[in-house]
Amino acid sequence: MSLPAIATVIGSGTMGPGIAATLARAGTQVRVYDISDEALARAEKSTAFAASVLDQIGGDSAPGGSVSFSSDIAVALDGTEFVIEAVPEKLELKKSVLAQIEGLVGADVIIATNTSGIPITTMGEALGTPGRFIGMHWSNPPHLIPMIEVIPGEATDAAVTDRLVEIVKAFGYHPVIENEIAGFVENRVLYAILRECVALVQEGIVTQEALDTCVKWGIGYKLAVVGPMRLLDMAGLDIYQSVSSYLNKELDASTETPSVITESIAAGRLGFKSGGGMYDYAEGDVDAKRADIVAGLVAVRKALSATTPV
Ligand SMILES: NC(=O)C1=CN([C@@H]2O[C@H](COP(=O)(O)OP(=O)(O)OC[C@H]3O[C@@H](n4cnc5c(N)ncnc54)[C@H](O)[C@@H]3O)[C@@H](O)[C@H]2O)C=CC1
Ligand SMILES: Cc1ncc(C=O)c(C(=O)O)c1O
Repeated sequence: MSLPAIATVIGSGTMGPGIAATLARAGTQVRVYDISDEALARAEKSTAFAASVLDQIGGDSAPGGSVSFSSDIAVALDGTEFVIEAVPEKLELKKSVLAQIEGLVGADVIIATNTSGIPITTMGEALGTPGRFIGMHWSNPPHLIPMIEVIPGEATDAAVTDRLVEIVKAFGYHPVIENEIAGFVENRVLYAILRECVALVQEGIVTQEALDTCVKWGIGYKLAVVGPMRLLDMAGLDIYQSVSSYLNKELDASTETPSVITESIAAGRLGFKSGGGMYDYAEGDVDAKRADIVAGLVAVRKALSATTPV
């Protein structure tokens, strides 16, 4: 199982640095490109931080890996074997970036996208050679969550899917191959959970602190160890039938983004990145919370590696 010798990450915001650090630890020379010099400067720091977190997890660090940063896309793509696009989740932007990439790389270079759920076939329309294009959906934080959704579009060559699965396994992550569907699998499940959670808080059924306690120590902890399909076996399918027969029709089914979210965004409250969102954060609180989350994820990942994969 071999990794590409050289790979390029396009877009160095929340996701790019952790992706770069993960591939570099496995021995790949990673080039990171962004249109923003500020983003590149921040990414240098967050890539170094992600590398230090990977040291805490332990495991092998392959020789030869490195990360370099460039504001010149031609430099970042020169000689690359594998490209991961991680620019903002806007279809037209992604299409124009993909076309730009295609014009600068060799015909055999795989182009993957980290889109959270835009159909791959739709994005692939931007390319003259969509057979090389595939979804590679990392979960945040990408250097800590060892699962990647692999989503071929209608035009993706089977050999490209096989190669991506090989690459994902080569850096020690679990590849999950899926048929194409909007939102893919992980975000369909996550957004079903988030829709219900936000509705319960917005309707005043529960405070957000109580909701977070309930999910973290209840289903969150349990689902980290037992997947939903096996949880059904653990609970009993008859119980699921009884409860779902009265509960499913009560669950939130709204199709719009809830007002508590749109109003926060309008007020400039985006979460950690703006210093406030669902919660308020005083000076230093965001860094402390991030450190707490990283420590928890490192500990849980170590514990889970001693259990069966499914
Ligand atoms: N944030 C998350 O939790 C996750 C995000 N994703 C997906 O990954 C992708 C990136 O997401 P984030 O890293 O959160 O976005 P972000 O907004 O934090 O970072 C995007 C970066 O792309 C750069 N950029 C914008 N236009 C560009 C261009 N033309 N060429 C090169 N760089 C450009 C921006 O300067 C920025 O640094 C999106 O498709 C998102 O849906 C996937 C999994 C998790
Ligand atoms: C809220 C939210 N939306 C999308 C994604 C990934 O595409 C994530 C994540 O990976 O954690 C997320 O939390």
